[in-house]
Amino acid sequence: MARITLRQLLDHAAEEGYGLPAYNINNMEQGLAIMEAAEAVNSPVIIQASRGARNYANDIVLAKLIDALAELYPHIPVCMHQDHGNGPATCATAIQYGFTSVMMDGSLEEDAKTPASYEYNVEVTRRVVQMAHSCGVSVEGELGVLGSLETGMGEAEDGHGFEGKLDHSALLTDPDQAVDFVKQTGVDALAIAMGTSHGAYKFSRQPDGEVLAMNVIEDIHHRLPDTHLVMHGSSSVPQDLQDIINQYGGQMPQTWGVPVEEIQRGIKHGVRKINIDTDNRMAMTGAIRKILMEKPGEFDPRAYLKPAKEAMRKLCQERFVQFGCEGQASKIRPLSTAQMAVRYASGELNPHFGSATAKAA
Ligand SMILES: O=C(CO)COP(=O)(O)O
Ligand SMILES: O=C[C@H](O)COP(=O)(O)O
Ligand SMILES: [Zn+2]
Ligand SMILES: [Zn+2]
Repeated sequence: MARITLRQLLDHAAEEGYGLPAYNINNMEQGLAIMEAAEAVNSPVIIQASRGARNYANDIVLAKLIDALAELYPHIPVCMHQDHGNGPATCATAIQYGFTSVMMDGSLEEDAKTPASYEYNVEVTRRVVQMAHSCGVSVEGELGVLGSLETGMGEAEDGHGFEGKLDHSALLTDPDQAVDFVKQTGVDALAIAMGTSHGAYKFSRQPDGEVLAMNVIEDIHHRLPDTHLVMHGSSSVPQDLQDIINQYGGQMPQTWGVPVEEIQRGIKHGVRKINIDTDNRMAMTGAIRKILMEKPGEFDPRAYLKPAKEAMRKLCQERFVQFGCEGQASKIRPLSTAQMAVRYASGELNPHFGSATAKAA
């Protein structure tokens, strides 16, 4: 079975110059959709589960589901990642259930609401890195708080995100601090804040550099050329999916997401992991609404879950191709977490700091 760590996968993506979508999972249909899409284009996979997903599906069900998916598609490397871990315990239990990667999101305190101090973030992330790396498991950290540069607001809608209003300095990752953070924590990947937020309501107009600060990515990449960058809140919220939902009885106000071209620009500047959940939620919901409106007598869940899965497969496959993942799966020979633990212990995976960093520091 081809489990892979995030680190090995993102190192490969950096070598080959592509980015990987990380899709959230809560149930079987989503898991099958992701794997069918990956199989169709020979792409490696990052599947991630939030704390909400682990509660919803139950850890045991989720762990066995991932085993089943990996067994069904033995030649597709699958990274199983904890999305937005809120503390060491969440990350440790994810590892117990076979996750090969964890996110320690220390940008917020353990309540997943209160913006944390820099010192807290460094300390808690460093602890998780020590624990996870000794198991051969990768760690993503986050510096800067996700939220809208238009309104200063976070996203309370999915239970993870600050409440209230923050100013720009908290909502944009400071490139100098990013260098220090990677040095002090040893994270494998760094999620940064530059104007994206979770959910469908990211921008009230087509975003430009004022509200989607891609220049921050370029600055950070310049200083940390070897660090894998992660874009959260990176659904594109496609117009056709908004239209389908609204055409079949939904009520989603007009909204804009992160344009795929901006993500492609990010991939040229060190972005290796792109988190996408909302687009898949919308694809499934649009398909389900359509069936239920068109066939009001239908009561077999398979009648709407099958088209929902198909709509998600189509979206996942599109993003794999757009981010350059096509054909990459068969180039990778996954190392076990035991092998990765040896590599971490040897120091060969410690962050490197190039000459650009030395100059900046
Ligand atoms: O960042 C995400 C999960 O961590 C998902 O972002 P979206 O809500 O834009 O899909
Ligand atoms: O982090 C945001 C993802 O979209 C997961 O959302 P969730 O916490 O509702 O599962
Ligand atoms: Zn966060
Ligand atoms: Zn996120």
